[in-house]
Amino acid sequence: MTKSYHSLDEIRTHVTRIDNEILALLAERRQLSLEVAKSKIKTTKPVRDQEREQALLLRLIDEGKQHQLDANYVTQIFHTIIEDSVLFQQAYLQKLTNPDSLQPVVRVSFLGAKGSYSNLASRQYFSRKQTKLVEMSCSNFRDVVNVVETGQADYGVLPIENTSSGSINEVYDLLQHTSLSIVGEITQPIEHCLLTAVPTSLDQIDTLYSHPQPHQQCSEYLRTMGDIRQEYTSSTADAMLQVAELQLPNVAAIGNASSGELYGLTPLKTGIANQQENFTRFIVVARKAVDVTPLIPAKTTLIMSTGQKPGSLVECLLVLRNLNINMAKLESRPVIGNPWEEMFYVDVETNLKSEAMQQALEELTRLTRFIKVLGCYPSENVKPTEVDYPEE
Ligand SMILES: C=C(O[C@@H]1C=C(C(=O)O)C=C[C@H]1O)C(=O)O
Repeated sequence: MTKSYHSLDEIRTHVTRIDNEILALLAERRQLSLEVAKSKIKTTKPVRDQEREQALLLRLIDEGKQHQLDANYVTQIFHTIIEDSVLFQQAYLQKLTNPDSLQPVVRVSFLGAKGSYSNLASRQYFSRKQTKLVEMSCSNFRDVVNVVETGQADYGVLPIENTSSGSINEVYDLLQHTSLSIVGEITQPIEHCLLTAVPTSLDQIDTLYSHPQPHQQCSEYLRTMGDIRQEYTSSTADAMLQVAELQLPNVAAIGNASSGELYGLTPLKTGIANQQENFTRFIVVARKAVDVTPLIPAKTTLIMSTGQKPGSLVECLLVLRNLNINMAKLESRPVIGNPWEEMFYVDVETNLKSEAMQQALEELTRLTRFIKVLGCYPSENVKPTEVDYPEE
C-alpha cells in the first residue's frame, strides 16, 4: 500500500529510513553467516551449498512476485548477497586456519599510484579481511616483489592474466625466481574509459597516455580513432596523473572512471575495451605460505620444467587427469639462459594438502627435472548459482 506524502524531503526521509534498515539487515545476515560457518566447522560441511542456494533463490523469486519485483532483479541482488556471505565465511575460516597470517595492519605493495587497477584490486582483496592497509606504490612489478621479499611490505598484489590481452609474461617470469608464495587471488572487472582533464570532444584528441596493457585491451576502439600519438606510461595511474597535469583538450588517458575521479578526470567515452566483459585476475604474494581449510575451494599453482623428451608434458598432464585433478590453467614460458627449454605454470583446482595432490606431486617429481609449488590459496571466484524459474 502506498501512503501519500507532502513533500520531496518527506519522501526522502522515508527512503533513507528504508535504506538504513536494508543495511542493518544485511549486516545481521552477514553475522548469521558467521554462525553458519562455525556450525560447518563442527559438521565439516563445505561452505558452499548450491542446493541450498537454488532453493533459497527459487523461494525468493516467488516471494518477490508477491511484491511485483521481477525475477531478474531478485536474483541479481541475492547473487551479490550470497557472494558476500560465502567470501565472508571463507575469510573467517582462513583466519582460524592461519591464526598469525593477518595482522591488524598490513603493508601491501602494488604497481602504480593511487587509483591504479592493482590498487583497486588490493583494496577489494583486503576489504573482507578486517585489517587496515598501508599502501605502497611501486613503479614496476620487480619492485612489488622486492619490497615483500625484503620485508618492507607484507603482501604484494600482481596482475597475472586478463580476459582480452592474456597472460602477463613479466609477472610469470618473476614467479620463476622468487621465494614468495601465492596466498590469494582476486578477479576484478576492468572498465576502461577515455578520460580527459578539460571539457573536449573525441575529434580533438590527438595524444593518448596509457600503460601498454590497457592499450592492447582497447586496440579495436583505438584503431577507429585514426592517427593518434601514443605515450606509454609505467601504470594506468601514471597515465591519469600526466593527463591531469597537462590540462589540455587534445590529450586523454585510458583508465577507470572512478580512479579518474581521484585525478579530477572525467570520462569522454566509456566501455572502450575489445571485450565487453574485461576481467583481470590478480595474485597476492607473501613470504609465508598459507594453508587452506578443506571446507573451501582451493587452487594450487605449480611450476615445473619437463626437459625436452617428446611427450613429457603429456605424461605430466595424464598424472593430473588420472587423479581427477582439474587443471584451471596451463602457461609456458621460456627458461632464461636455456634456449628452447620451457617452464610450465599449472593452476589446479585442488588443495595442496589433499591426498590426490600429494600423490600427484610425488609422481610429478619423478617425471620432471624441476618442480616447485608456488602456493595453495582460496579460490575467491564465487560463480553465481543459476536457477530456472518458470516464465510468466
Ligand atoms: C549461509 C550459508 O552458506 C552459503 C551461503 C548461502 C547464503 O548466503 O544464503 C547459502 C548457501 C551457502 O552456499 C548456508 O549454507 O546457509
